[in-house]
Amino acid sequence: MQHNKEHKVRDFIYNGQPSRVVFGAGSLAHLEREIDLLGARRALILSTPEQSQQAQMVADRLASRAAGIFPRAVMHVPIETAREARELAQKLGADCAVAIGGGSTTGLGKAIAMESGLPILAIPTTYAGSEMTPIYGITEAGLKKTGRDSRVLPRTVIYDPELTLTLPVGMSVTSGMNAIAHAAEGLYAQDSNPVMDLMAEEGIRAIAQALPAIRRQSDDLEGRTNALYGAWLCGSVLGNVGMALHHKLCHTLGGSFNLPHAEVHTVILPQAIAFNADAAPQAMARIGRALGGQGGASAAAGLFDLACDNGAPVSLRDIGMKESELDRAADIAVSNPYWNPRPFGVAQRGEIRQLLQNAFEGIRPA
Ligand SMILES: NC(=O)C1=CN([C@@H]2O[C@H](COP(=O)(O)OP(=O)(O)OC[C@H]3O[C@@H](n4cnc5c(N)ncnc54)[C@H](O)[C@@H]3O)[C@@H](O)[C@H]2O)C=CC1
Ligand SMILES: O=C(O)/C=C\C(=O)CC(=O)O
Repeated sequence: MQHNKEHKVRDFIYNGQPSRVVFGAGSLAHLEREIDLLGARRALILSTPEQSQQAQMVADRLASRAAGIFPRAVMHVPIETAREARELAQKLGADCAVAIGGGSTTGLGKAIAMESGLPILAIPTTYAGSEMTPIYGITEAGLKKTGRDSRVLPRTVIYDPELTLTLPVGMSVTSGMNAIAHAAEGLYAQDSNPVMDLMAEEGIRAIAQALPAIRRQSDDLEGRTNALYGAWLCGSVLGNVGMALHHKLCHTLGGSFNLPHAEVHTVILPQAIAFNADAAPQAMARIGRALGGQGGASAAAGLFDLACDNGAPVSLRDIGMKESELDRAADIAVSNPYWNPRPFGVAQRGEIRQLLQNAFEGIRPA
């Protein structure tokens, strides 16, 4: 990193998050040791239906210490699913939960931990980053509520890139963009700090370098390792500092229009970063540097190119949004504004509507 005489350290508050990370190809081999270190004896294993084989593999590894498997995690943690899993944990006398999968499975583990205090050991297999955050989300009567609670932060995270080799390339790219979004917004967070800035820049760099390698060869272990390393860094940023317009828009589009999570992040990120560019020049410089700053492209254009060049969707039209719904999306997005480097609210509704139009059409930011 280059230092110059004008570099000033600003005031900051940094809260370390108490979780243990075990990283490396083959690190699933340490699972039993890690369960022991949690002081646990009976684990309930969680997964989606699509990953039930991986859940079974974990159960086989734990043998008598596997209390059972709950293979019914789904996106956005419906309250009914959370209740079912909590009841099963209680019935089986589980004293920890092992969540193997992406953000949906980790989210289910968090919903169990919220009520029971059960420690969660997360084994992430996407790049969403939920395993590093105290953020929970739960959906009741069609409404998703999110919040922060230190009880839901997984106590141990095993990052084993070998478990990500099966993540389809398309999902890998959009999930990687989801991770980058955490880091990009973390760089202009109101409560940012120098540690998170370093992690954010390095996280974007690691994922931006990994995605083309994964696209070329989906079982490229080095690419997979870099991507998972980036996911850890970016997820840590999400867990430590506040997010802004981009995450707000994605929450609106995912929650009210049922658009797929990682794809929405992929499409909106370049447009939200373009919207905030003039208000956050230092963050833009760091994002641009992490992306390699090729051809003098702006941070926003660089993010657009990263997605587009790796075959990901760049327009809302392509991921199921109807143009007739853009007005309502803009209304919802400005109805309850929160902090953003470029302030927005009802008065900026026209600009947010234009951002959504650009996203709908997949226009490359200047
Ligand atoms: N609380 C938090 O801090 C965060 C929460 N989330 C939440 O997580 C959810 C999205 O999580 P994602 O990880 O994007 O998707 P996901 O967990 O829903 O996974 C998508 C699909 O990919 C499959 N999959 C995952 N890993 C695989 C692998 N290695 N091989 C083959 N298939 C695999 C899953 O079984 C599932 O069918 C959303 O509900 C989002 O709101 C996302 C980021 C942070
Ligand atoms: O909505 C949630 O479950 C909580 C946070 C996120 O999903 C973060 C994100 O938008 O990736």
